[in-house]
Amino acid sequence: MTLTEKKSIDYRDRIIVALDVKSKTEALELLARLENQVKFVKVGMELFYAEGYPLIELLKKRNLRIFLDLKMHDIPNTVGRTTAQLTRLGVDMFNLHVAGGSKMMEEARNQMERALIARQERPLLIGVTQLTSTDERILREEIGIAKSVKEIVLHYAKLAKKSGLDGVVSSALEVKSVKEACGPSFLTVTPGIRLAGESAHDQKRITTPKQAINLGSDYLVIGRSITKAENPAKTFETIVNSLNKLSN
Ligand SMILES: O=C(O)c1cc(=O)[nH]c(=O)n1[C@@H]1O[C@H](COP(=O)(O)O)[C@@H](O)[C@H]1O
Repeated sequence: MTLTEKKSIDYRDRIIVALDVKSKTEALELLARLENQVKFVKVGMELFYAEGYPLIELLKKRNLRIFLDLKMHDIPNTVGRTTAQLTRLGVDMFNLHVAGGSKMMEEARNQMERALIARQERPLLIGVTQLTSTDERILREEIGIAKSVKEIVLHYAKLAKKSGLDGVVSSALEVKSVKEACGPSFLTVTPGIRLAGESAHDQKRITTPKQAINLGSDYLVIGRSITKAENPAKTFETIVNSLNKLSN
């Protein structure tokens, strides 16, 4: 079954909970509050820069799948060499900024292939397109890109596919056009998820979990809606159940 076929999917496997906390202690507290419900977690810059490799090993021992979100963006040689290190670390998914260009992405893909050890499952290499915290005004007035968000995301997605990446990070609002242009098996990982009526905080392009799935997202990255909830385990379970009802 391909990722985009919605039949009998357990959305527990498709929700990546962002462990946006500052220490191992806080990460473990959060996991305890999630009561072992979660299968896939995201470790970002804040937690990785504080705790590094030992934390990744600890999460792996707990059989959690790991998206290491370091959003690499540098010259091809540097990103390629770093990619080799992250491949050896044995995470399931990691990302880089498509804005670094095709040479950078190709080098990352090549170095990843070379760093793989026997029987190691290849991590998914995902390109960040246009951050979900940005909108048309920021794109035009601050960053100086005279395209719509949809156009730039699509442009980045096509370049990422051509450069050998497995998929992209975007908001769910752009998923349909990405899938149309890059094919159903090109993965879409979508943050900017909020429950109905919640504050968007620093996010600009948001959808609810149900909207994201209906728009074709493969993986939902959810942080504060779950981690700051009074009962994170219950909130996670409620979201999973509502999504599972859509497909089963
Ligand atoms: O690469 C990411 O994960 C990412 C890309 C993006 O465009 N927007 C975005 O919000 N993220 C990450 O997704 C998570 C969203 O968190 P919440 O806004 O709390 O749900 C954060 O950890 C962000 O770093």
